Amino acid sequence: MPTTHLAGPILVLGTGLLGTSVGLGLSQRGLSVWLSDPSPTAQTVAQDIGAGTVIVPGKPLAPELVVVAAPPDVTVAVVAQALCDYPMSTVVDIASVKGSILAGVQSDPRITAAHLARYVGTHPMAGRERSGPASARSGLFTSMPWVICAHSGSRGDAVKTAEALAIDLGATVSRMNAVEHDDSVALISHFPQVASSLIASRLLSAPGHSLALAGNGLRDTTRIAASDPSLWIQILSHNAGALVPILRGMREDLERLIGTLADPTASGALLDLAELMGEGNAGQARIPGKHGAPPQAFALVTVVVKDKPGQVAALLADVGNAGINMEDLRMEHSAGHQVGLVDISVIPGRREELITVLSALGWKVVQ
Ligand SMILES: NC(=O)C1=CN([C@@H]2O[C@H](COP(=O)(O)OP(=O)(O)OC[C@H]3O[C@@H](n4cnc5c(N)ncnc54)[C@H](O)[C@@H]3O)[C@@H](O)[C@H]2O)C=CC1
Ligand SMILES: O=C(O)C(=O)Cc1ccc(O)cc1
Repeated sequence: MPTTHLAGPILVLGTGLLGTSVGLGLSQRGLSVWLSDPSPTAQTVAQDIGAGTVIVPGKPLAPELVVVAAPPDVTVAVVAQALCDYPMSTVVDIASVKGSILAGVQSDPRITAAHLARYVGTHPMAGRERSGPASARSGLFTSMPWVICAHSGSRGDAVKTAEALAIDLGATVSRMNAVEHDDSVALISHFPQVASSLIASRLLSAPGHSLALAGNGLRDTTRIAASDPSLWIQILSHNAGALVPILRGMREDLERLIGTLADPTASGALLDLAELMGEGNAGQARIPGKHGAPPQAFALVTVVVKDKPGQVAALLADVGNAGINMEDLRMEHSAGHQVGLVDISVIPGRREELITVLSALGWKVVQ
């Protein structure tokens, strides 16, 4: 059994995508996990796939840690109740917003300073655009940032327990206060979600022959538009104060762009466009690479694969056998064609070697 920083048991309240992923990850590390969800289906599915054991109502429990993984709208009530129900436990929540949750818990009439000392707000920066326990993954948090938002009244041992949860799930601990957190996620998570939804909503009236041409540019920019609306209504409304100034900035940029494109032959128009694209390049280059490493440009090797079962698996096996680490992988299918294109990202120094190996094995590498 792997060693853990938590001792357990851990009680997970809310067994959707996130709660079940937490339960799976901790159970796989040998920790004892209890589960509870107002939806009997959600908690049974979570138990059936190995995330822990559903608690028996009314049975006294003394968990080391309670993880509240409920939707943001009910998180304050669930955290406050857990602080009252489990007087020896650290209680953390994992909601995507932190300021409104902390303010809500602090102003609950049942909550004293002693209760608050055991509460730590947290936010794993990992998720999926699907909800529910069936989409859960034990490795969801591996190498992903997990923000720990201790407040001024958090007890040191409660903060340590919250950090132990993140570390045991393979995440990278990041510490900031609730305001810094909410400002950060407004920019790097909530704004991209809105932008993606706005782009995808433009497609509603697009003719089929236009959509048939869609490539990775559109897929990349609209992937998260498939996210669960009921969750995102809550996230966006809870963090509106931090999001609105960013959207106003975007509106200014859009107005400027529209003005420029309204007359692209006007003096200075092309320079304006070049500036816009240049600023985009510079902003994109600031996004850290995998595992928080500095941005790194990977080299691409594009391979043609036949559209039949087992082809991609065979290609990946050949890459693995060549001893070359694949940094990223993406596939592109063209509608109506019998082949797909697989883009394999590798460190630049191994690109030529991979092309040689794959070509020798009979793969068609696009040069
Ligand atoms: N989906 C994502 O990618 C991420 C979500 N989060 C946060 O994690 C939390 C959970 O989100 P998901 O797992 O994606 O949602 P989900 O919809 O998959 O699961 C939420 C679960 O909470 C349960 N629930 C509802 N009311 C409850 C209550 N009063 N007590 C206990 N459980 C209750 C629901 O029955 C459901 O099973 C949210 O606060 C969200 O902001 C954080 C990081 C990523
Ligand atoms: O899928 C992605 O890229 C995400 O960014 C997922 C995500 C959604 C909500 C969060 O609060 C944190 C992470």
